[in-house]
Formats: sequence, structure tokens, C-alpha cells
Amino acid sequence: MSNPIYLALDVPRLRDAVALAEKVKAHVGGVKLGLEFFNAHGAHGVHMLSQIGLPIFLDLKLHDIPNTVAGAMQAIHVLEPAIVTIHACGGIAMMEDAKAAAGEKTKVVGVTMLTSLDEQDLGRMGFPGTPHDYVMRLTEAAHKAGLDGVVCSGQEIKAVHDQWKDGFFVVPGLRPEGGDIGDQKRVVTPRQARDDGASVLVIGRPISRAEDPEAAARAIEATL
Ligand SMILES: O=c1ccn([C@@H]2O[C@H](COP(=O)(O)O)[C@@H](O)[C@H]2O)c(=O)[nH]1
Repeated sequence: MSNPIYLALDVPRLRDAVALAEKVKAHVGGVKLGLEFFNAHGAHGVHMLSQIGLPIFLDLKLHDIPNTVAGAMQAIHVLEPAIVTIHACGGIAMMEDAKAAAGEKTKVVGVTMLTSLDEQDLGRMGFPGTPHDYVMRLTEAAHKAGLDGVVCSGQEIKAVHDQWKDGFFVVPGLRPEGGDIGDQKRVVTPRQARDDGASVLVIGRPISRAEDPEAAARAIEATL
């Protein structure tokens, strides 16, 4: 089985991102380039990281009208990402058009509810109900729209997997036992997320901010 860990490269300088990926590449299955990286380094940065030889996950969380999101998907086609994220709450038509515009080898996954939010946050934004219900509703919509899968927290992955047996599921908000959770709220360990059905385990700061990132990645890999 391939390594499900994708390292989130949320570091400001391109050369630091490349050096970090080089350091841990034996212990991860791919790299995730998000808004911080892509807005700073764009396509050039993606090409630089591609040279390391790991699959690239573009975590762009696209969220706009269908025509605009489809155009963005076409624009990144040339970068051949293995995975791209869009926001599932952008609607069924937006998700359908995004999937249709993506390259054949690119998995398009819908972000359901950010792992930095909890039930209280939902209520404060005017959405009654639990994270579980919110995630399950958006998962159903993403499935209906023909996406490859969703992004959810490790607290919902089991239910999501039960509802969508052959889906592709990305789980961030992961911390080794006792790790600092920072701004994340719905958190589980990498091992629990994997056991409950995650396809991809997104891990950033527990590796990138460790004193010895290579040792941290190796230790997390050993728990799986
Ligand atoms: O719901 C979500 C969606 C995406 N992310 C991204 O994952 C990493 C997590 O980083 P850590 O340092 O391991 O907390 C980060 O790039 C987020 O943008 C998420 O956390 N939650």
C-alpha cells in the first residue's frame, strides 16, 4: 500500500519548501501546496516541487460561480496535479463543471467543513446542527455532482466512508498523540483517520515545524 501522508508545505520561501520536501520525501506519499504557496510561487513553484518526484496536491479550495471555477480548473490542467480541492458549498452545478474541466488523472475533492471549525462556529454563522450533519449533507451533494471524494475531519471520516464506499477521502487536522493542535478544532491522530477510511492524510506543522522534520515524518509513518 502506498504512503497516504501528504506533507502540507505551508512555508513562505520556495527554497525552504523544496528543502523540506527533499528532507522528508522518503516518509511521505505526496506534497500538498496550498493558498500560501500557490499565491506566492504559482506555476513556477509547482514545477520546482514536481522535480522531487512526488505527486502534487493543489489545495486551492476553489469557490466561485461554475464558469469561473471551470476556467480555473482548465488553467491548472497543465500542472497535472494528482488532487485539487474545491468548496462543496459552491453548489452542484459548480462541482459538476469543475470535475468536467479537470484533467482525467486529477482527483477533484470537495471541502465539506474546515477542520478549524466546530459546532459553535457553525451556530455563529447561522447554520444550526452538528458538524456531522453538515459534512454528511455536503458529502451527499459532492457524490451526486460526480466528484471523486471529499475533504472532512477524522471525526466524520468513518460515517463518510460508510456512506460512499468507493470515494476518495482527504483528512487534514491530524496530530500525533498529545501534539499541539494550534488553530485546528476537529482533530484525530493519523492512525485513527487511516483506520476509519481516509485515503490521504494531510499533515503540516507536526512535520514542518518539528526540530527534526525527517524524524517527525518517520515517526508518524511508523504509527500507520
Ligand atoms: O478542512 C481543512 C482543509 C484543509 N486544511 C489544510 O491542511 C493543512 C493542515 O495543516 P496542519 O499544519 O497539519 O494543521 C493546511 O495546509 C490547511 O490549509 C485543513 O487544515 N483543514
